[in-house]
Amino acid sequence: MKTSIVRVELSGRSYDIYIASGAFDLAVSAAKDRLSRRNPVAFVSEENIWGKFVNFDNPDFENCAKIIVENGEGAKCFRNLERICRELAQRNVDRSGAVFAVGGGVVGDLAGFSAASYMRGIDFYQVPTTLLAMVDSSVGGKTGINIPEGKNLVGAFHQPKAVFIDTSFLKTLPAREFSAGMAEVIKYGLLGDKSFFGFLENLKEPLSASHPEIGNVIAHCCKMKAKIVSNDERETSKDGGRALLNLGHTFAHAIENTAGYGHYLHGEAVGLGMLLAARMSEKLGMLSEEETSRIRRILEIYDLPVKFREPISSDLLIEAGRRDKKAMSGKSRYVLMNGIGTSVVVPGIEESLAREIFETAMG
Ligand SMILES: NC(=O)c1ccc[n+]([C@@H]2O[C@H](COP(=O)([O-])OP(=O)(O)OC[C@H]3O[C@@H](n4cnc5c(N)ncnc54)[C@H](O)[C@@H]3O)[C@@H](O)[C@H]2O)c1
Ligand SMILES: O=C(O)C(=O)C[C@@H](O)[C@H](O)[C@H](O)COP(=O)(O)O
Ligand SMILES: [Zn+2]
Repeated sequence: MKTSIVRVELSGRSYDIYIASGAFDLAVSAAKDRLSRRNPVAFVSEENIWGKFVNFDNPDFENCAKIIVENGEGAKCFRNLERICRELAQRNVDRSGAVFAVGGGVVGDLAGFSAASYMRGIDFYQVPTTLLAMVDSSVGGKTGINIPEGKNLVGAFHQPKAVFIDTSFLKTLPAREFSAGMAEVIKYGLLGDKSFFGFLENLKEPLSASHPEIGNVIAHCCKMKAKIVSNDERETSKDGGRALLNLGHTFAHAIENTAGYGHYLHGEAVGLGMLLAARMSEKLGMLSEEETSRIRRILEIYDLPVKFREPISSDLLIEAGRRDKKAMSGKSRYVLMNGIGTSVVVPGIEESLAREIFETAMG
């Protein structure tokens, strides 16, 4: 097993991302190592994953807490945060304890936020099982839950101690979930790497779990994210910085919230959001019509939506968009493209323009 290691440099909070088919064994070793030092370990996972695709079925872990939440975006909620924290307390997990998040982005965000909150912060490890979690959500320390008013509106920055990416988990991932992950893969090309976008466009066979390039693509995305996060961990840079990872997300989070969490998968909403960001960029003279068409084409290759599946209220979309976390002093900020591969944060976009752009996806 050849393991790629990507380092996230954050001075005292630096950590490694291990990428390999079989990297799960490294997660098992890390958990055993903690137990050997009498540090409690708890696993957080999800009903569709635990015992089906992933199994810490090992006598060493017999006495560890295993907290299994329901499947889907709705699981990123206060009820599960409470459940996890209470179970950690009932199992006497102390400050030497650690949470292993085993699943997709939903489990990672929820378990990470639980680890950030419990006793004001205990260690946690990411063991991502979806493409989206491998290339994006397991890296960088954004953790959180949704509230009816908006996506990820409650959360914390809390970096994992390590990330173990076992690419063999992708074999069982449904095609729709693989495509959702591809939206975030494409995002890296659009936000900062024109040649990576070209590489994705020119692949003879679209990426899949068994594609020979899949491990390299995951490592490339992790490297890009690690660099961005190292330079601007808490998204405070005035020159874009980490906010560029939010390309398409002002639209996407409004769509997810308005349609009802889970109706569009996060990656599906991000794909559509990036097309809308392209149209807004084109309208502002930053992107050519041809570039917008290329973006639409690659989304279509991966069966990602390029318009709304059913009617949706633009008033509600606009209202949800007002609660985007990038807004400053009541003014929205959008991540747009100055050509493919060069994203920028653009302040002061009028709501009338956002409405016009949302309406291009109505029918
Ligand atoms: N923290 C971040 O930086 C960040 C980044 C991107 C996305 N996110 C968040 O991530 C979430 C989306 O994550 P997701 O797309 O991984 O969705 P998810 O966690 O809901 O997982 C998708 C589905 O795949 C199933 N599944 C997982 N692994 C599997 C496997 N190996 N085989 C078969 N089925 C499997 C799950 O049961 C689930 O039904 C959203 O809440 C989004 O906001 C966070
Ligand atoms: O890591 C980041 O920073 C990102 O923006 C990655 C996004 O793909 C991810 O969906 C993130 O959760 C969105 O962040 P938010 O701050 O808009 O909730
Ligand atoms: Zn995202």
